[in-house]
This record gives sequence, C-alpha cells and structure tokens, in this order.
Amino acid sequence: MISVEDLAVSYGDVTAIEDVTLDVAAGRFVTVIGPSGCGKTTLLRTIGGLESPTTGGVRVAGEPPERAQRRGNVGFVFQQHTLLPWKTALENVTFLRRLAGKPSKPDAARELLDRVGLAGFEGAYPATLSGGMRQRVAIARALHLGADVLLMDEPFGELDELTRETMGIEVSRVWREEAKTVVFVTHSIPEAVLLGDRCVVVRGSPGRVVETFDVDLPRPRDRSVLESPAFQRRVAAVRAALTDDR
Ligand SMILES: Nc1ncnc2c1ncn2[C@@H]1O[C@H](COP(=O)(O)OP(=O)(O)OP(=O)(O)O)[C@@H](O)[C@H]1O
Repeated sequence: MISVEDLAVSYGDVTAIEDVTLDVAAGRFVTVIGPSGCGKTTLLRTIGGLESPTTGGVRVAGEPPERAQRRGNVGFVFQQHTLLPWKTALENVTFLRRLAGKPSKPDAARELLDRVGLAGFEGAYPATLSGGMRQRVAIARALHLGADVLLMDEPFGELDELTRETMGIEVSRVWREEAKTVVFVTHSIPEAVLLGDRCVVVRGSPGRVVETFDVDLPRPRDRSVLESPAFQRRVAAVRAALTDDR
C-alpha cells in the first residue's frame, strides 16, 4: 500500500532523512519511533504528499502521494487537533469529507463519534471539549474521510499517560474493524510496541532507519499486555536500538 524507496528529503542545506526504504502492506499498522529531530514528521509528511522527495520516491496505493491525498485516500491526525473552533464536533467530522468531494454521510459520522466514545457530544464545540475528546474528534474525522491510509503524528502527545493508553487501545480497535493501513509516529516506546505490527526505529541526523522490529504480540491488545514479559522484552529491544552507540 505504501512504498518508500531510497528516500531523502532536504530543506535547503538541512537533510532531514536519508536512505529510507520502507514498505507497508495494506492493512498493517507500522509505528515509527526516534528521538526529536530525526525526521519522523518529515517522513510522514512526505508519505502524505505534503513534502516532496529530494531523491528517491514514494507511492501510495500505486500512485504519487499528492494524488492519493487530493483524492481523499490519505487521512492525517496531527499532534495538535486542528479542529475548526466555529464548527461542532459533528460538523468537524463531516467537513473534510465534503472538501474531498465525497458524498456527505452524517449518520456514519454520528456513528463514528459514538465509536470513539463521544455519543452525546455531536453538537459540542471544540472549546468545550477536553484535549483527549478533541483528539477523538480528529480521529473520527480522519476515519470518516474514508481514506485507506491513516498517517498519525504523535496524535496523543499532549494527553496524560492513562488517556494515552486508552486512546491507543481505541485506535487499535477501530483500525482492526476498518482495515486501514496506518503509519503512526510516536516518542513513546511502550506506545510503539503496543500499537505496531512493525516498529521502525529512526535515528541520526539526517535520520535513517536503524532497525525494524516485527511485533508479533497477539491481538486484540489491551492494558494487560503492558504487564506481560513478552511486551517488556520488546520494549527493551526497541530501547536498546534507540540508545546503543552503533
Ligand atoms: N520546514 C522546515 N524547514 C527547515 N527545516 C526543517 C523543516 N521541517 C523540519 N526541518 C528540519 O528537519 C529535521 C527533521 O525534523 P522533523 O520535524 O521531521 O523531525 P521529528 O523527528 O519529527 O522531530 P520531533 O520528534 O521533534 O517532532 C530537523 O533538523 C528540523 O529542524
């Protein structure tokens, strides 16, 4: 579904990422982890067609990412929720789909709000919702777009630890039900392991993929997984890849 080949992206003299090759099959959940400034956001934005490769190439469902994005086949969830303050939760969920030229489906939007735990808040404005609730609206909005590919950049970065875990488990559930292909950027090692089928570790400046882990923990994964020795072992392996001096 997503194919990144020998990608480098520079901003003027600064090369943000280099030599990145990554294939994400349809329906997979890939997490990308790495220290601040290693180019995770740049990689995600390039996959989404918001930045252009300096060298190498990206294809999303076999086409250039800008085209996939224009057609509404790529949904984004950013760290900042980017909701429109003058629109209700329901209107925020439906407007992107209309913008992409797809038929409006208010009932489906209501159902999605329900699924992310926001039944009864359809008419609420963003200012009256908590940070976690706003991020749920943003997730419902991305899902409502009906894109096959979801790109998520630290979507829970501003949430407290417990809400973050709950949201991660919810996103996993919705991802399984909706069969999306997800690339999810995070700073959190437990989150990367809890959510991913595969965890890609990026390091350096420019950032490169230093290691890729298959996370073969059984699904569905819930809080109990966090305590399991198998989970802890994978967390330790990712931590080692992030910190060793190779
Ligand atoms: N628009 C831009 N113009 C110039 N340089 C940029 C731009 N965006 C990113 N960079 C540089 O590219 C490098 C990678 O940045 P990027 O935001 O992709 O990293 P990141 O891993 O997502 O960081 P963080 O985890 O802090 O969000 C950094 O050196 C950054 O300063």
